[in-house]
Amino acid sequence: MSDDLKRDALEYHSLPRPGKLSIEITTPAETSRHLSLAYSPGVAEPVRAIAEDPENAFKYTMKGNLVAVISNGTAILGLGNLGSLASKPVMEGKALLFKRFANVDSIDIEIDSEDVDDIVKTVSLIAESFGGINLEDIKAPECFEVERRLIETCKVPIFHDDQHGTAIVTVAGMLNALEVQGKSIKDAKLVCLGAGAAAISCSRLLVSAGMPKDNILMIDRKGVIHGGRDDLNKYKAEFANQVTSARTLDDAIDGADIFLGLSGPDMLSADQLKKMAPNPIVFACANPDPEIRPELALATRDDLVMATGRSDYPNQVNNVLGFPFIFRGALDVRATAINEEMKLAAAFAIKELAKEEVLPEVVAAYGGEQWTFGRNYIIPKPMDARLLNRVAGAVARAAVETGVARVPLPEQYKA
Ligand SMILES: NC(=O)C1=CN([C@@H]2O[C@H](COP(=O)(O)OP(=O)(O)OC[C@H]3O[C@@H](n4cnc5c(N)ncnc54)[C@H](OP(=O)(O)O)[C@@H]3O)[C@@H](O)[C@H]2O)C=CC1
Ligand SMILES: CC(=O)C(=O)O
Ligand SMILES: [Mg+2]
Repeated sequence: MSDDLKRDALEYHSLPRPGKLSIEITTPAETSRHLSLAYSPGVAEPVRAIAEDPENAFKYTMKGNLVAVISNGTAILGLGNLGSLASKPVMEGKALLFKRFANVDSIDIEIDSEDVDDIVKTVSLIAESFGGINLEDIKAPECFEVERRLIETCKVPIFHDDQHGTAIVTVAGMLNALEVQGKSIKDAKLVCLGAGAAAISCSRLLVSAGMPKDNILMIDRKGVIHGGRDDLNKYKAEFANQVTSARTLDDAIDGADIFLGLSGPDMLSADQLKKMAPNPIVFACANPDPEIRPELALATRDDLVMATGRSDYPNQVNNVLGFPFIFRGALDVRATAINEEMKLAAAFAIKELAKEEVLPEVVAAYGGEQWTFGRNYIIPKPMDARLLNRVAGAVARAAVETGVARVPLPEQYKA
């Protein structure tokens, strides 16, 4: 990051007041009459109504449009474990994106503990106050256990964004990248650098979308995850490749069609990129610094599709394209869960939108550059206002079809 961008980022976060959002009042609160409705004595009426029937919380409180963004700061972007308080700018950022793109109200909650029991207890005790829970930047393998136990305990959707938001957007972009490069998901060989929350979940959803598991080589800090290793947790073991003789990234990348980076900065060298198959796909998704800089990758080869997690390069493969709209759809049908069908529906809705003409306001928001579906445009931009209805609608319809919706499909999604 340039010094200018660093300075501007700090200024952006400090002005006009510290942080990126605030809470606003939606009802009149100017007179004693208003106060006697908003607070004592009037507030007693919705209290009694909710005590009688918890569903009334959707009618009389902000619960139905409110998501908690919860982190413990153990995997803040690709910066690592920097503690719960340091994760707050990212969590406020997620809240900004929820509001900006899908008018979902959200509040960040940072839990100062790395203990799974602590996190599960804290979240399960507050979950009923929200329409949904977005877990964020909690490292693997703890994140899997936290999410599983919360899904079992809580009645509202629990969604670990680094797993599922990332997977949904990655699958959307990957299917399009494969099409652009003339490759098939059934044959393409994938190297996944990273074996944490995002990597495991992306690989699982790619398998659901048709990629044979044997075509995936997953790599952690100790090298390729293969059947001979006895140091694997059960999540990594799911991707232990039984046939490969590759042991390092250098071995694995030889002839690979796809590099999917969900690890950390500058881990893929130009020499390694040169060893990939013709027309390769490179998703260097670590934030803020990708596994290979696009300038270096594009200077090394001219036949690749290059994507990063960042807003300042073409092809932003980032969960921002997913979580605001996925929660919008789930909240609008009061879904009790965000299931596999809803995730795949979201992925296909995002994928399809990239085939349509880019709206003039999106072109303007990105400095006037024109795009059409192809190497530099495999996935829509977050500013594309059509994402809201398309993705939220796909998610809401899938929720209704799979029986996890608690209210009928809203009119706007019946198209
Ligand atoms: N673009 C997007 O939308 C998203 C991007 N990401 C990015 O993905 C990355 C991982 O995030 P997340 O899964 O949440 O974090 P986790 O902490 O759960 O996982 C990190 C993984 O990266 C691996 N890793 C770290 N350094 C190396 C290395 N030198 N060589 C090989 N593997 C390495 C770790 O290996 P080990 O298991 O051995 O410790 C671990 O498996 C971050 O950079 C994050 O910004 C995440 C979510 C969304
Ligand atoms: C984008 C995101 O969630 C991450 O990098 O962790
Ligand atoms: Mg994250």
